[in-house]
Amino acid sequence: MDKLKSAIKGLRRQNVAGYYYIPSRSLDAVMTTEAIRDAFVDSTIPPYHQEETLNRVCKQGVKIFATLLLLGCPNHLSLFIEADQLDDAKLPLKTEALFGEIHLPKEVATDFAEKQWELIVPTFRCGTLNRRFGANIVLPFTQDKRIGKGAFGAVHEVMIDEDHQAPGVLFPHIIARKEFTVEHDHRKELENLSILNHLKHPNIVELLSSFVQKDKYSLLFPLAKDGDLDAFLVKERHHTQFSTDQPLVDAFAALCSAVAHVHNFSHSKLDLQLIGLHHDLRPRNVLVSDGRFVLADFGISTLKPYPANSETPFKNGSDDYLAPECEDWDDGFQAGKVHRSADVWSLGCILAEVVTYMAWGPQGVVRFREARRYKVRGWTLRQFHHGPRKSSEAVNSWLSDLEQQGSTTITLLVEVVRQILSLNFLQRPTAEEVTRELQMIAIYEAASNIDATFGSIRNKYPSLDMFLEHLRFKTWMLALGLSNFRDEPKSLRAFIHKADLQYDEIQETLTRLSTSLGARQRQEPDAQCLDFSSLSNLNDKLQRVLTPEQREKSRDYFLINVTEESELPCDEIEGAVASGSVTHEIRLRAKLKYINNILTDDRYLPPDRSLRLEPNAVEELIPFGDHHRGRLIDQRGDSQPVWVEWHRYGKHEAKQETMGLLYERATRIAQLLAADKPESFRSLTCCGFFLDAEREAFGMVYKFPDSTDDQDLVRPIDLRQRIVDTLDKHALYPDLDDRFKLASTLVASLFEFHSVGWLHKNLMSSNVIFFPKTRNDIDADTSNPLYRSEAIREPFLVGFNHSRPEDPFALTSAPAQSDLRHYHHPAYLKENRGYQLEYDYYSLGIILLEIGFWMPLAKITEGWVGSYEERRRRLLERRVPRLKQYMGRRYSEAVRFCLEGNPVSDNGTSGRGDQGETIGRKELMLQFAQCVMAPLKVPW
Ligand SMILES: Nc1ncnc2c1ncn2[C@@H]1O[C@H](COP(=O)(O)OP(=O)(O)OP(=O)(O)O)[C@@H](O)[C@H]1O
Repeated sequence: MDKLKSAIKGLRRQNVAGYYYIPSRSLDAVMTTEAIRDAFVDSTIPPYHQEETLNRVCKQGVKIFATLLLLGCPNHLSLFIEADQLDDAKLPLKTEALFGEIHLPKEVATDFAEKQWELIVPTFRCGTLNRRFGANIVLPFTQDKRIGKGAFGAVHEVMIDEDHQAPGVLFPHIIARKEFTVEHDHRKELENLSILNHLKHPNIVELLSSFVQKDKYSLLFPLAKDGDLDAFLVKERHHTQFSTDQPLVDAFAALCSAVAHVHNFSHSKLDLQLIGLHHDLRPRNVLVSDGRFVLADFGISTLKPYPANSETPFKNGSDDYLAPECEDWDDGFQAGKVHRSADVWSLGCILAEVVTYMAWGPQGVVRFREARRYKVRGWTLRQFHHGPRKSSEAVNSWLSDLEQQGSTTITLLVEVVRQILSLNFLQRPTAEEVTRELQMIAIYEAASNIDATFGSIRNKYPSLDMFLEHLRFKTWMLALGLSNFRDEPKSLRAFIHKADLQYDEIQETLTRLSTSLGARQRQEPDAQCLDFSSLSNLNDKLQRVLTPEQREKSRDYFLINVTEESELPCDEIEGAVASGSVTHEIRLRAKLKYINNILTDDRYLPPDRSLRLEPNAVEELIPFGDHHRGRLIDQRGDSQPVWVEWHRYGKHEAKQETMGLLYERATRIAQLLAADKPESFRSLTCCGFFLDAEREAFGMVYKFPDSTDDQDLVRPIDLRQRIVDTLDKHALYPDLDDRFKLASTLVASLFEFHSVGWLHKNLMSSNVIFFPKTRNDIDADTSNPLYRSEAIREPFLVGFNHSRPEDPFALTSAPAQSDLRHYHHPAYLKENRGYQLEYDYYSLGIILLEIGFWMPLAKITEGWVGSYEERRRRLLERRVPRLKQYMGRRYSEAVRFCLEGNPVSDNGTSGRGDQGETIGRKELMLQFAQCVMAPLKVPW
């Protein structure tokens, strides 16, 4: 018995006010069933009652028994049992009851009544229901120090005894206790917080508990470790958790989101919609904790039922952050009516100070506050306006200085501040709009930093994997509109406004990406080849937040750029395929670009001799426009249908050496044409070439598509023919869906070729061919096959011209007929400069016109005379607008894009910038993707 008594005695502690108490968890640890059973051994409880008594004590009488033990009279336990009062829940018991009902001796009853307080110390659990504690209740606070003082009372940092905790309850040990002396103030803030607690918003201070003791009214909150924003703004930045801009902007955006939630409180479970106003936004009421800004002090906030007007009479005293409409300076500081926009004004002021801090640190904030000093009617004020009708020149010029400071992020933030600080409250953005703006800026800041880190790692350790992951990240930035966010924030804004829920996901992924890259940056060179899967997974995650259109855009941009590192040897690309970081499709493109570069640079490419065919390898040559079809006979005598294109070399000396050079050139072209290509390239695969000395040409031999190996189906047809033959037969026009599909396939195909550095140089409708796929494709009623067929959905581009200007060994496949010159851009025909993207776009535009009107070009321009340039202008002025009636506006605009380009120099630049300025090749391709490819890319 004595052993247990002294063990309990050893648990006694004094709280901060000097009162003794026994922490509940420590008591539970000592008062085990075994310890109590042992204690019963030398008690007066008869052995046959001990087990039953033990059960009763353990269940509901531990505190009563512990009190009796401390008083040295444990045998009185039987009196509690007899009186049916062995129940800790009934504590505290009055002396009269202990003496009168339980029949404790008078002295013991008095001692019990005093001692019991040590054991009935309240535990805290989270909840907003207020508790009233009696004056004798001992609170388990081991420390209570004042850390702040406000208009309504003081705030204390309080430590709760860690050993005094209800089982299974998590309640912080260190908390902030806001103490009110006026009951009404306590009740008002408790009421507001009880509602707001339902939001569980990480940036709205959480009310942990509320209690009253004597005349002190307390609210308990999690302690903000880093104090409030006012204190934060005087700290040197490197001493804070916000040493870089991105987390600071992010934290401020989250704070704005908290304000927005207060402004539009909505809770479906409570079936409650309220309009809230904080009324007292200033740095002192924003807490800083764990890298977050937390909105606090809802003492004078109002929450009104929706759809009430938020208009409320202004009710606070003077403060720097008050909106101009709060008080009329010219009318004796008469209180005005305020709306939610008054909170937004205050947010703007705080943001201006935070941006100042970002740019110039705590000294900047002090200077800013000084610069705002202004005397009015004997008062010195530092507000951000000079009354309801006058803005502050000091603030305006301060903001301009901040903008001059340079960083894009700061300029963007100042723009937001300017929008907010509008004297007319109706013109201010809502808290939600401000949140979105800041979220965009936070994403911009994070993404720009990541982009720069990628760049610096790649500079130090160039690798294909790193290049690809960097490129994927850039494509994501571009698709979201982050790349030109500063000049053109519209697309990102639209996205962010829609993607409310995704912001957190994006930021989290960016943070992980940044951490992952940071770790990589610190690694030794040998470790750079580490697994790329984490980078790749994070990039995948980012791609997933894009809308389908953005994903398309991102893919287009990727294709334009993926072959940028064309100097990487093929084996490295193969290696990357094996490691899974490059898809088969990308490898094909990279390889094509690689070969193409070699071809154009005249560098050595090991010749693939297997591509040289015997001159008599192809039989039964049947003309097909400029080309032929025929049959390729293999060594076993088997034959397959083939397509033959002629690359003329013109008159050369019949010298061995010259022929050798021509052969080499032909081999290279054949190698390029023989390389595997993704399906979307829509080109035939070359299987070799042969010399036809009579024609002074090499015949490039292409396999027919796999699906057309049926002997009777080998007759293809070209688009021009297809149009001409059905010109007056409306019933034989292809379905409109199929024409759209044809157009979009051609556009995508050209884009693919350009992305690997190829130019077609010879686009015209006679170089677009179709193959019948099934027997049904051949209409029995007409001699023309394919007319009822859907084969036009699957066109192939033929007739590529690989010649190079002024090359003595060039092999030309340019069209001979003069009417075909109309497919070429007038500038090309006039100046005969190096071929470039715009020229291919122009030719494509003509084909799209033909498809749209279902007329050959000659018919579309029938009777026209004049220069090529005049014809082009007329097409743009007269035909392109008419196209809308046939194919719709989007199609017509796509054609306009193709026809209106004007190349400005030989190196592929074009004057397509906003103000007609020059843009580079990649930018041009991107514009093509957006203006031509995307509008036609519909699942026709
Ligand atoms: N949870 C907390 N953690 C740390 N410090 C706090 C916390 N809550 C308040 N403080 C500090 O106490 C100060 C006063 O708190 P609060 O603003 O809630 O009181 P108030 O009496 O309503 O003041 P006022 O209305 O004058 O702003 C704050 O500025 C802050 O420095």
